[in-house]
Amino acid sequence: MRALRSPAPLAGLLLVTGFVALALLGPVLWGQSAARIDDAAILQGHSPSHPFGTDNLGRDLLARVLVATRLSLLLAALSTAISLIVGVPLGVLPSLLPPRGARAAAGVINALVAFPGLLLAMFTAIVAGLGARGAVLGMGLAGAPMLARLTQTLAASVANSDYVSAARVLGVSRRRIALRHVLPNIAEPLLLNVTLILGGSLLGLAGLSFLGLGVQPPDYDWGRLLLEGLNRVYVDPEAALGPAVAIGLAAAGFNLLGEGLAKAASRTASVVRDAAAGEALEQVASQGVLSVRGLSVAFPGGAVPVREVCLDVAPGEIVGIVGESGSGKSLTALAIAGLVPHPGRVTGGVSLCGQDLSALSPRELRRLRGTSLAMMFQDPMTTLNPAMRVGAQLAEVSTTHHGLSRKDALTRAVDRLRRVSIARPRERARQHPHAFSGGMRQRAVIAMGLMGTPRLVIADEPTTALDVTVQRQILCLLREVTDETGAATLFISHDIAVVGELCHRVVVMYAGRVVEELPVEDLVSGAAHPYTRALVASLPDMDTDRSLPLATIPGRQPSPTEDGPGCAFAARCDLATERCAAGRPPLVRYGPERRVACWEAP
Ligand SMILES: Nc1ncnc2c1ncn2[C@@H]1O[C@H](COP(=O)(O)OP(=O)(O)OP(=O)(O)O)[C@@H](O)[C@H]1O
Repeated sequence: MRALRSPAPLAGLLLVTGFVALALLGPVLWGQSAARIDDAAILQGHSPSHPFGTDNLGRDLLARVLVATRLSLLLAALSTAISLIVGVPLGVLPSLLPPRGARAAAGVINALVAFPGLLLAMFTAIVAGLGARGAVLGMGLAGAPMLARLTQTLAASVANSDYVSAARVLGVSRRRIALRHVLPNIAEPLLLNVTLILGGSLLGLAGLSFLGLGVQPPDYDWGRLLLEGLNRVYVDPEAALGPAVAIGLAAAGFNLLGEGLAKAASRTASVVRDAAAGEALEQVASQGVLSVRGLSVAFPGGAVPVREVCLDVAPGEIVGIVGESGSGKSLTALAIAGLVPHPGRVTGGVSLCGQDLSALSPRELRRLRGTSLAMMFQDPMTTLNPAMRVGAQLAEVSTTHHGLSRKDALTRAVDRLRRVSIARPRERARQHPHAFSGGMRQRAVIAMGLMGTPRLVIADEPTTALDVTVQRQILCLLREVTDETGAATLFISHDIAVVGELCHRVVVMYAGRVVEELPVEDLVSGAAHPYTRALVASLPDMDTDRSLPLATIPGRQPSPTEDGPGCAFAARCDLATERCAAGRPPLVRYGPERRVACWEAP
């Protein structure tokens, strides 16, 4: 795991591993010396045979510190488990309940978070009875509100996703949404944060034992040993040193490891290059602006919406990606741009302007994206920050990446707004996005891409939200920009007619895979894949008999979790044979700029 290569998390991992080993072996190796009473060695300071001295029964303190590792870690683990059992369900509630219930649940979490945790732990420990059980319960309940808050935040990010909305619309029960849709998608960051919570519990439990509210004799954990050692700290300071160092090191270990893991989890999934894709990538990287090899996107739970996608886009070329809804078009674009949301895992090779993205540092990646990539989404409102003036947003690109002063960057922003035919650009630059119409917002997004020298434009259904006339203007503008700047453009659309007009080449996706690639001139009459032909046939034209129902493709596309051995389209295909059900056809070249994945292709 890349996060563990940095020094701090690595040190944390080593410490945690060491303490876990100690917890397992400590009582076995030093259990007897820790329990051996020696009347001749009562309350001794450090000596070669007792480096941390002895206690009031002459027992070796070093051995006791080592043996106490097991109980200290075990109690911390139990209290963390209680925090999880209470905190996670509480945290999921606000994203599942109807608005009023959600507000109440969020209010409860806020109130609990505001309550001092240690006070709650002490109160519970006293009420539940002095001893390890009360302390664990107290610390567990004290940690629950923070975990509930963390879960609430993570669940909120998932609760707005399309697939949770779709499950709601389909009438899936709240419990099932929580268990099947929300929890699996937040489990990873949640569990990684648990390491941090374990460190906190360890400290808290040691604190309770130190105050006499935790573990009681004859049992002992580090906190208890610290309490006993502190009674004689002025005479034999080393008696308190052993448990203090153990508590400090173990808590630091868990915190360093937890922070490293949590940081790694919060990043958007980056491209992980696998060796085969990487080699192929190096061979072709020099040819185009964009080279994609073996790109796959997987989500926990077995969903792989994008599978082994390979494509190239040359300078000045517009390549359309078409396919039914859910075929993986948008995720392919997001993976190329490095924007796949957590917990998506991207594998394969992506090269932009000859640079292998997986080999770049996060900083280099940000710079390359900021200067070479322009991204247009379906809803321009989500690309433009509603709280910032449009001019300032455009200018930000140049102050960040081109080293321009604010004034110069703003002048460039006004110029680019003019370039995309926005009337009165100086005045418009001072406005917020809500004052722009949908078409103007998409123009402003294109202008933002033009602040640098875009080498690649990714346009994900940029005109779907616009009316037909504005749609045409934006498509013309996109073509002009590509012609002028020589940028490569990846144009994603489910509208095959628009793709046919705008693009030079078409890539057809089905169930996460590229099934055909062909020049746009061949799309209508020269497609080789039955799916492409069915897509084209479902497009009405001037000769279509309006009195008849429009042609549709019967059946449904397999979901991202389904991946049988054969062709994914076989069940819907008129030409399918036994061979199609038995084996998946490879994507093979069958002419210049043409590839197809079909056993029955002519
Ligand atoms: N964050 C996610 N977690 C899990 N699955 C996801 C996530 N985002 C998308 N998917 C799934 O991946 C599949 C492909 O989605 P994608 O958005 O790429 O399809 P698309 O071809 O662009 O469809 P559309 O034309 O409707 O936008 C879908 O089944 C979708 O539910």
